[in-house]
Amino acid sequence: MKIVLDAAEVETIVERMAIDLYLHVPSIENLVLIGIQSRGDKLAERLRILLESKMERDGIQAKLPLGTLNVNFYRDDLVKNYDSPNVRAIDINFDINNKHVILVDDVFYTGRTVRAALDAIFAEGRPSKISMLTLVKRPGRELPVLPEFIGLDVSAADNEYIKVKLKEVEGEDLVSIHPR
Ligand SMILES: O=P(O)(O)OC[C@H]1O[C@H](OP(=O)(O)OP(=O)(O)O)[C@H](O)[C@@H]1O
Ligand SMILES: O=c1cc[nH]c(=O)[nH]1
Repeated sequence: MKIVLDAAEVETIVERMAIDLYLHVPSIENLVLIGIQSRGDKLAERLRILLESKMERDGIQAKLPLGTLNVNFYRDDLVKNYDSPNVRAIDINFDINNKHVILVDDVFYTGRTVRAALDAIFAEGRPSKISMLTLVKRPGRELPVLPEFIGLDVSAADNEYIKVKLKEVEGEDLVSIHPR
C-alpha cells in the first residue's frame, strides 16, 4: 500500500477545487451540486460549504442546491442491482432545468459511473451544462468523457486500485493505492 494523499493534503485539494470552481464557473448562482454516493456526496457537501462561505464573503445571497445519486442502480456493468428495491437511485429535490450541474465523485476511472449519472440526470430534466469534478483521476478510460475539475491526476496500473477514505465514512481522510 502506498499513500497518495494524507488528510492535510485532501483538505488542501478540496479547498483548491472550491477556489477553482468559484473562479471558473460563469454564474455561481446558477450552480447545483450532485454528488455520487458513497463519497462523492460527502465531497459535494464539503464543496457546498466552502463555496457558500465564499459567496457570503462576496455578498452573493444564494444557497447551492445539493443532490445525490446512487449509481449502482444504473451502472451497465452491475445489472444484478437493477431490481433492488432498496436502492434509492436519485435524490434531487430541486429543478435542474437550465442549471449548471457539477457532478462530484471521489475517483474517475472508466467513465461508466459518469455515463450512468448522465442518464439519471437527463431523466430529471435538461441542465444548461454538466461539468464533472473528481478528487482523483486515474488512467483506464473506456468512454469518451473527462472531468473538467480534477483534484489530482494519479498514475495507476491496471492491477492497482485507488482507495479513497473520507472522515464522514471511514473516520479519516486518506487516498491510497493498492494491488488489486
Ligand atoms: O469511472 P468508473 O469506472 O465508473 O469508476 C469510478 C467509480 O468507482 C468508485 O465507485 P465504486 O463502484 O467502487 O463504489 P463506492 O464509491 O461506493 O465505493 C468511485 O467511487 C467512482 O464512483
Ligand atoms: O482505482 C479505482 C477504480 C475505480 N474505483 C475506485 O474507487 N478506485
